[in-house]
Amino acid sequence: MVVLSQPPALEHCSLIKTCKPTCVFTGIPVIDLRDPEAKTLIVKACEEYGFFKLTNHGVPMEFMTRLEAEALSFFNLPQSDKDKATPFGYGSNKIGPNGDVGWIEYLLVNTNPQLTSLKTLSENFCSYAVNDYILAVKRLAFEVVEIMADGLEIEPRNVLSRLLRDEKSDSCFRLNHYPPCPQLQALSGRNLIGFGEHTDPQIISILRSNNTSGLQICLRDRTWVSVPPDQTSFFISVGDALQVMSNGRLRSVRHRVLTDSMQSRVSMIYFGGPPMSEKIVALPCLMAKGEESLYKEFTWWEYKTCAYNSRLGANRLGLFEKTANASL
Ligand SMILES: C=C1C[C@]23C[C@@]1(O)CC[C@H]2[C@@]12CC[C@H](O)[C@@](C)(C(=O)O1)[C@H]2[C@@H]3C(=O)O
Ligand SMILES: O=C(O)CCC(=O)C(=O)O
Ligand SMILES: [Fe+2]
Repeated sequence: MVVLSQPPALEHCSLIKTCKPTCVFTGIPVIDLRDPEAKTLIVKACEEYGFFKLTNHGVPMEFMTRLEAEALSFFNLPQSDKDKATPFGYGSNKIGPNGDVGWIEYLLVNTNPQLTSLKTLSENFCSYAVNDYILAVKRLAFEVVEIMADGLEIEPRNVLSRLLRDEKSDSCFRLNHYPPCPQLQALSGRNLIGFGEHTDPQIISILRSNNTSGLQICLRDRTWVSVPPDQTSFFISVGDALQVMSNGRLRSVRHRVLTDSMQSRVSMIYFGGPPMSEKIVALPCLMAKGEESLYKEFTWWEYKTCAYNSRLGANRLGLFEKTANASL
């Protein structure tokens, strides 16, 4: 069992009471990337849930297991060694700059090769496994958004993928480790927040985790459901930027992670974002005649700045709605 060398005091983390055990949801769309119907199924899943599971994705399992093993050997280092990696993206218990906390430690880096963070991380902590993995998952993200463009019948089909492929794309990569919390067993009916509820700000997020549960998504009727883990597949989430570019047709999914009392969870997520200067607006080819854009115009830099000035669970997009509906 993996335990944080300096576990955060439980009272500093958010305990939530769930009235009834959250149901394990069997309705999450499962899409085989090689299915000829994939383009239609992906659009349907992103409209209904903003979330789906992707199988037959072509990323070798060994890329995932190698990175998972390297991540665990890093997270198992003494706390004093991990703290030395703070300038390279290591963090624990605190999520973002505005007071959010969670039962988590992580490595968070920008994937832009022109920036040094990923290079430093791979040279010092995760060797080549992180580079192989990120390269493969980026290619997968490009393919998924191209198939999505086909399903939306928008042209050219690289209208979304060009933003992720751009050398200035502001994409990032995160390795999360949620240690188990055995004290939870004594607090029946209470759950510990590993990563509080939020939507991802970018265009698309590609998540892979080990076989430990914890991820939950919020359905349209606002009920929270648990996502059954599957270490061989990817879970894809629509981000806020894609919600805006599709003028609300595809919806960014609210999600969170609850801590397991006995098993540690390791997740690895690629967040595909546009270049900083990119204007995030509804794609004209997706707008019906006379349809009004739901959001004010903004650049990714403006949205990201707003995200980093907000609490994790804030309704950030609300600030940019034409009929403002903000709650920060
Ligand atoms: C509380 C925060 C953490 C976050 C930046 C923010 O101010 C609001 C958005 C958060 C989020 C959620 C998705 C990703 O994990 C993340 C890296 C991102 O781009 O936006 C995190 C940010 C973070 O952990 O720095
Ligand atoms: O760790 C997970 O499974 C999800 C984490 C998450 O939502 C995030 O890092 O944005
Ligand atoms: Fe997230």
